[in-house]
Amino acid sequence: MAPVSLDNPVIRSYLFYSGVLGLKLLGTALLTSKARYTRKVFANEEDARYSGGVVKVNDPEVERARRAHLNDLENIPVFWILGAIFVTTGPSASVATLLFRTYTAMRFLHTIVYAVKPLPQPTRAIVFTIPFLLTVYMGVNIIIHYAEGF
Ligand SMILES: N[C@@H](CCC(=O)N[C@@H](CS)C(=O)NCC(=O)O)C(=O)O
Repeated sequence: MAPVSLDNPVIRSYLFYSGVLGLKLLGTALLTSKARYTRKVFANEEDARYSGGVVKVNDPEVERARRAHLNDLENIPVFWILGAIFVTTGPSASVATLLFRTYTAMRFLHTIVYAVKPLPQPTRAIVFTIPFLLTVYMGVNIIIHYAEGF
């Protein structure tokens, strides 16, 4: 098994894509802010007063951006946790990097087809399912790898 060290390319790849996904998650939060300020609809009285808008909690565009953000929050932390354990199971650098890269690209696409340029289904379902299955793959590998020895 490759050493658990910062020189290990699998770990470097995991850390790189984890950082990208962290920034991506913050960016998705900003999509909600953008939708609020563009449409001048806010969740709180003080925000509406300060920005010259109205309180509205069911604006379709704002809610769409919020759901995209929530979906990231439901999925990306699972990648961070399972990915961190997965790298300790000794995957090959090429497989792990392909997995992390594909996961990251699909999560970007999910946000784009959900909140930036909505596309008809099953587009979003596909770009959701691929990274979902990649996290399942990591989880199953972790369980198989560590099933013995304790
Ligand atoms: N919390 C999700 C669980 C299932 C899920 O994540 N489905 C994907 C593919 S259809 C999705 O993009 N759901 C939309 C969403 O989370 O708002 C939901 O309510 O839909």
